[in-house]
Amino acid sequence: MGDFDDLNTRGLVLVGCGRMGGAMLRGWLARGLEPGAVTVIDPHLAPEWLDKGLRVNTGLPADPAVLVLAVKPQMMAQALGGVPRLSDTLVLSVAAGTTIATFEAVFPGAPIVRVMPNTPAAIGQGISAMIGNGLATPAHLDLAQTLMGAVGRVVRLDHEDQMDAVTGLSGSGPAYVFHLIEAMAKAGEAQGLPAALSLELARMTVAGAGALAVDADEDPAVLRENVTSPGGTTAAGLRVLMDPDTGLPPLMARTIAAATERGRELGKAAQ
Ligand SMILES: NC(=O)C1=CN([C@@H]2O[C@H](COP(=O)(O)OP(=O)(O)OC[C@H]3O[C@@H](n4cnc5c(N)ncnc54)[C@H](O)[C@@H]3O)[C@@H](O)[C@H]2O)C=CC1
Ligand SMILES: O=C(O)[C@@H]1CCC=N1
Repeated sequence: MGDFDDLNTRGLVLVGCGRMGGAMLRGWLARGLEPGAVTVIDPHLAPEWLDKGLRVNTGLPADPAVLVLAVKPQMMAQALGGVPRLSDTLVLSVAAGTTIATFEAVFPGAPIVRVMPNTPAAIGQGISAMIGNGLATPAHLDLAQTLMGAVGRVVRLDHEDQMDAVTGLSGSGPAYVFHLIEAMAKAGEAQGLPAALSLELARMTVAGAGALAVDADEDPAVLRENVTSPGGTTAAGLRVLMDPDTGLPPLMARTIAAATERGRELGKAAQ
């Protein structure tokens, strides 16, 4: 039995196939979800999805295994209005902010799992945090784990109120890392490197360091020390980057606090 057998039999419905829905769908299809088992509901579906054998903007299967909600929190109420009531379907939302209670009001009696993934899911390198409601059985959580595990690692949360901080850290985090690449490349240019070379050096440095941070037994702090020769170049750079007042730690703290707070606001607006 393959991981996706139940999904391939009963079907998966994806409401919202934009950047995040598309990233997950790309990962699922690459890992064995059959296109014919997927119903995509999205009024503005990108043309790249039209020739993949998916069921697009058509009637829902009678009893899909899972309904994945990947529309913007602000569009959620409107999107849910078009979904018929389902009997034995797991509702899985990836929306920032929107709480389990909001979905329970729309789908009374349904098992609901709230997940925060990130876009490296498209290449199987995502990380998702998830938590279910009281009606989500171990089997439902396993199904959610199968889906999200197919596109990266999965961690389970103890409390739903951890979800906004998760969103601010790992949900939004890829954007911070892409900006780090942009900033490093610009800084290299400022030191006289050609733009293309500088971008390549920045991109591969972040990719290689990220892979090493995952692969190595040591803490990131030890890996950092391994790069740092006493009196050398890295120490000079880190004196600037690690400054407790003007360096990365206070900047990253403010960044993740702002993103976390926005998640809380989105949750309140949806209630
Ligand atoms: N982009 C990211 O990195 C992440 C996004 N998320 C969450 O994923 C959700 C989607 O975000 P993105 O993919 O970035 O947005 P997006 O704007 O790229 O995609 C949303 C999709 O929903 C579609 N849509 C709009 N109204 C609809 C309706 N009534 N019915 C069906 N589809 C409808 C749009 O046409 C669009 O394709 C959000 O709730 C966001 O919080 C979660 C983790 C990471
Ligand atoms: O920016 C957002 O609201 C979504 C949630 C996490 C990443 N993107």
